[in-house]
This record gives sequence, C-alpha cells and structure tokens, in this order.
Amino acid sequence: MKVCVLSGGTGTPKLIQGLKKVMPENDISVIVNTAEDTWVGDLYLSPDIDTVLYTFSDQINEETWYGVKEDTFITHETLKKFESRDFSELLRIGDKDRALKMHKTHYINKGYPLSKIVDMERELLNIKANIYPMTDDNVETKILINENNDGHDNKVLLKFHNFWINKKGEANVLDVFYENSNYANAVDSALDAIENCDFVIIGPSNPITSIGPILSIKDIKNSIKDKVVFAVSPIVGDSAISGPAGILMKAKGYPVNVVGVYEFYKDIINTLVIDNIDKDKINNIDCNVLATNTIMNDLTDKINLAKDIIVGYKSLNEK
Ligand SMILES: C[C@H](OP(=O)(O)OP(=O)(O)OC[C@H]1O[C@@H](n2cnc3c(=O)[nH]c(N)nc32)[C@H](O)[C@@H]1O)C(=O)O
Ligand SMILES: O=c1nc2n(C[C@H](O)[C@H](O)[C@H](O)CO)c3cc(O)ccc3cc-2c(=O)[nH]1
Ligand SMILES: [Mg+2]
Repeated sequence: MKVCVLSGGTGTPKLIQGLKKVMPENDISVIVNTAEDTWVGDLYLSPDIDTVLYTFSDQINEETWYGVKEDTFITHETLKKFESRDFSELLRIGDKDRALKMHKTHYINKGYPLSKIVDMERELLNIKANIYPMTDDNVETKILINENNDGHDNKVLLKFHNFWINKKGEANVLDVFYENSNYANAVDSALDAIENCDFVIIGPSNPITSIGPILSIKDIKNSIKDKVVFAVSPIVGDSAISGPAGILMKAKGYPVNVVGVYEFYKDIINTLVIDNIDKDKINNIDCNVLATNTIMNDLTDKINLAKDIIVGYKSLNEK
C-alpha cells in the first residue's frame, strides 16, 4: 500500500515518525511546503524540506522540530559578533544543519531545481521514502497585518519568518497570501506520487501556512481531488497545539476548531481525523470522521495514530 503525505512545519513530521514504523519507508511519499523557503545571508533555507529530511534520517531535533539534534551553534554565535546592518542570521542555524543548507545553496546557485537537490540529499542521507518539494518555482507565503499605530491603520505585508520570529506571531492578521502560486508548476514526480498512491494523508500541520500553499498549486489540488484523502486536524479543542495555526485560521475566517479545519479541507477530503476530545463536534462535520487520540507525545502515540489512519482507510474499502 502506498501513501502520499502533505507536510509542512512541525506537526506532520511527528506522524511521519509513526508511519515509517508501520509501513515500508519506500511506500511513503511526502510532498512538502516550500512557501517558507528563504535566504539567510548567502544561505538558501528550505525549512520544511529539511525537517522532513531530518525526520526520515532520525536526526531531527525533537525540541524544536527543526535542525539537527545535539547540534552546536558555534558559527551562528560567532556570526552574531560580525552582525552588521545588512546581515543578520534571523534563524538560529546549527553547525551540522548549516552543512545541509550549504549543500542546497551550492546547487541552487548552479541552477539545479530544488526537487533534484532534495532527491540528491535524500540519497546522501540513505532515505528510502520519496520526498518532493511542492514546486521548483518560487512561491512565498505573505502575512498581511495591521500595525495600528496611534489609531491609524498601517497595513503591512510580512514574510512568514518576520511574522513568526520577529513579531512572535503577535500581530493583528488581516489575511494570508501565497505569492506566485497561480503561476507555479507542480513538481511532476509529486503529481506521479499522488496518482500512484492508494490514498493521501494531509498531516497535522498548519492548514493556512503549511498545507494551504501546497493545495494552492492547482495541479496538486486537482490530482488530490481524484484520491481518497484523510486529513488530521492540527487543532484540538479550540486551539492549535503549537504555532500560529489558530491566529491564521481566524484571520482567514475559519472557526478555530475541528469544524473550521473541515471547512478548510471540505472540497478535497473524505475523512477528517479528530481527537477524542472533539467527538461532540462530529455532527457538524459533513464527511467521514475518525475520532482517536491525535496528541502525539511519544513514539507509541505516533505509531498508534499512523495505524488508526491505515485501518481507517482499509475499512473504507471494505464498506
Ligand atoms: C512554527 C510552527 O508552526 P507552524 O508553522 O504552524 O507549523 P506546522 O505547520 O507544523 O503547524 C504545527 C501544527 O501542528 C499541530 N501539531 C503539533 N503537534 C501535534 C500533535 O501531536 N497532534 C496534532 N493533532 N497536531 C499537532 C499544531 O497544533 C500546529 O497547528 C510550530 O508549531 O512549530
Ligand atoms: O521559530 C523558529 N523557526 C526556525 N526554523 C523553523 C522554520 O523556520 C519554521 O518555524 C517552520 O518552518 C515552521 O513552519 C528553522 C528551520 C531551519 O531549517 C533552520 C533553522 C531554523 C531556525 C528557526 C528559528 O530560529 N526560529
Ligand atoms: Mg509551517
């Protein structure tokens, strides 16, 4: 059985750790958000791709869900001493992590498509799963906020990292855009992975800034519409377990609960996977619902959630 997972950020990698324990890794394909890709000084960063690469190669830092576990930050700390107006390493990049980013930067500067570089790195890290960026084109998430200074509206468009790290996500968010996604082409091998899989899993990532950009690539969304799709809600009760998903869903007009997650995904999913805590909302969700423990605190939780989803898919077929 082959699954195709949509992933971004820090939530879905936890589920991937469960999936890779319950099925052959080479039957897992992951399509990853690249709308938070950015340049930090001369370094090209593809944060969500690197988190998936580190998750499959068992190197992921499980405190932050980015970077390499037990990494050192000697270069990052030293760079701070040389910081000048036109250079700042906003993101805290570890020394081992920097090597992978230098490798990407080298080939990006040689004009290689990101998908080719990611495939090279997948092999270098002995990863059996297939990992694809959503596109080789430049799509960028922008967050529109209102910096209401002394009573005057001041609308500002921020890059995600500026919103999330500089502003700590504390801003009056008016809207979220995926710049250039109308013109971006899907990676062909990602479309093949969708077509050839038995079903698609939308992982418990931020629907707006991690999954939304992937679905904004029209060929990806159209391909997924032909498949059985399970989506795992990243919202439990009335908030996200981590990150700005709640703030951003509210800004886009979705209630911050499993019904809001259903509303966001309703035109492409068959089954919404919700936490047992949200069983009382099942009647407001107009698709198949799988209620289970979706809070992944340890490997057993991750394995059980992965198993529940696979059993849930197989039972669909028995109906
Ligand atoms: C900064 C980052 O936030 P964000 O960019 O929103 O990252 P993600 O796209 O990965 O969103 C995190 C997303 O994941 C949800 N989450 C995390 N752990 C769990 C879990 O065990 N179960 C579950 N159902 N969802 C989970 C979380 O609520 C967020 O919405 C960041 O958060 O680091
Ligand atoms: O909130 C942060 N996220 C950091 N991230 C994570 C990333 O930028 C986003 O927070 C995730 O993409 C969540 O969507 C990094 C990712 C990398 O690949 C490398 C370094 C970082 C550093 C940070 C950081 O300092 N702070
Ligand atoms: Mg994210």
